[in-house]
Amino acid sequence: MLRVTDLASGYQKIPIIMGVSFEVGDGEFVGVLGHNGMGKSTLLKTLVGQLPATAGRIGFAGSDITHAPTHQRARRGLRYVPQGRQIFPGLTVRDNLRMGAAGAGLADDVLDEVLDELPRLKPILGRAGGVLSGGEQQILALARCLCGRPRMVLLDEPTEGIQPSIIEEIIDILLRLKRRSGLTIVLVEQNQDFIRRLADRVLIIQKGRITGEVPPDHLADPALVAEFIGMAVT
Ligand SMILES: Nc1ncnc2c1ncn2[C@@H]1O[C@H](COP(=O)(O)OP(=O)(O)OP(=O)(O)O)[C@@H](O)[C@H]1O
Repeated sequence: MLRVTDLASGYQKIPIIMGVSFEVGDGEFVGVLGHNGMGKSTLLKTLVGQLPATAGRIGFAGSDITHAPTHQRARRGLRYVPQGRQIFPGLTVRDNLRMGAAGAGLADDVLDEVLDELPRLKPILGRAGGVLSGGEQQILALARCLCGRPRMVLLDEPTEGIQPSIIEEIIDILLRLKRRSGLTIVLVEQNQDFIRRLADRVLIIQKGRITGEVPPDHLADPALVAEFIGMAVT
């Protein structure tokens, strides 16, 4: 579904992503693990078109989208849940979800489908997005993305600043989505346990390059993590 070849991008003249290549199959859940500042967010921003690719190619569902504008990528089904969520704080939960549907040209009926997947939002539909807890905002951001009926979701560090009980809830939600809807997901994270429990495959990103791939099980073994990934165990 996604084929990234020799992709490069960065900020002004500073190169950050340097020759990244990987593929994601239909229905796969791929994790990208890396420390702070290794280029995880920059990679996702380039995939969704918020940053231009300076070299390489992005193929999505059979089309070359390397230079397609963000809204066109979203219409094709490639959607992004950014780090920090970026929900609309002054809008209610329901209106945030409506924005997700409207952005994809869909009617409000899709809200019921999404709320059945994420029932935790039902009692707080009338609450302003800005007063929700960090975990609730993360779930709302995911729900808003799902209201656009994506084919592939790019998730940027969903556990950042979230309390452990809600992290468990997010794991359950994502496992359910994977099982029931066959959604294709790329998750970038530095939380090894989270990525291990969700991903089918884990790519390692270091200084803007994919430096390897590890089976998720290996992330439970501190010696393997240290040897193959060069990361401290979290
Ligand atoms: N808007 C920007 N302008 C210039 N440099 C930037 C900008 N955003 C990020 N960078 C730099 O690009 C590099 C990669 O940042 P990026 O946010 O992609 O890393 P990350 O792996 O997602 O890290 P984190 O886990 O901290 O979010 C860092 O050195 C960062 O300082």
